[in-house]
Amino acid sequence: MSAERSLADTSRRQGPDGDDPLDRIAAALRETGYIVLPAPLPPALLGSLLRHFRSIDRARFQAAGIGREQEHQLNQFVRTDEIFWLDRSNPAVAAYLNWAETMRLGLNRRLFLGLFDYECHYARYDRGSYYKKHLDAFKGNTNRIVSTVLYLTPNWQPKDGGELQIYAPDSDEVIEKVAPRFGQMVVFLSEEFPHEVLTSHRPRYSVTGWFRVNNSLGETIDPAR
Ligand SMILES: O=C(O)CCC(=O)C(=O)O
Ligand SMILES: [Fe+2]
Repeated sequence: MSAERSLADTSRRQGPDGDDPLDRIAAALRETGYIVLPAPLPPALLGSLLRHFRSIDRARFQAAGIGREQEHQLNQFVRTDEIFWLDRSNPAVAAYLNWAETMRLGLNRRLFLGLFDYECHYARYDRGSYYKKHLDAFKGNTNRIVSTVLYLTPNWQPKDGGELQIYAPDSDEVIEKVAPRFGQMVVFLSEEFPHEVLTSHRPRYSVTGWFRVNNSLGETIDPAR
């Protein structure tokens, strides 16, 4: 079964009161603003993504930036991971993007978020890497609405560290510590939850992505010249 069908098929299999993953994700975003999904994707797709990740030459990863929408400002104090932006040229990534598209449509249908697209990158945290407490988006100044992180670190153990700590909105209170366990995913509202990647004691692999809205209406030429 293809990846994007797994979300759709699961929902079709279950009755109206059944456990449709998209219903669950939407309800969690509405009620608490985030959800941890232990294994939302087919194992075969996870394996293909990990193989692709590992096949990419280290030199092609770039030091990650910070600032508005993660623009170009490098600051080693804030984050030390390296990233690789993804597109459809790899079949595993294309399957993952199809799965994300099903999620985008499902969330729009349920929450009327007007999500317009999804952008994502691989991230590698080498031993000793971290990402200090931050928000992915600032209210009124962002396209990023929903953040996703899919973990691809095989055989993660608690001693490996690198957990994602999620804080309550506008707070220092830690409300969730997410293990970067292979196949686990976290989904949260980008503007609401400060979060932090604790120091990883071994190489840590992930796919980070954002569902975005299109704010460019004001500049659109309509009708076109
Ligand atoms: O990898 C994670 O757990 C979170 C990464 C993150 O916060 C980011 O890339 O903005
Ligand atoms: Fe983040």
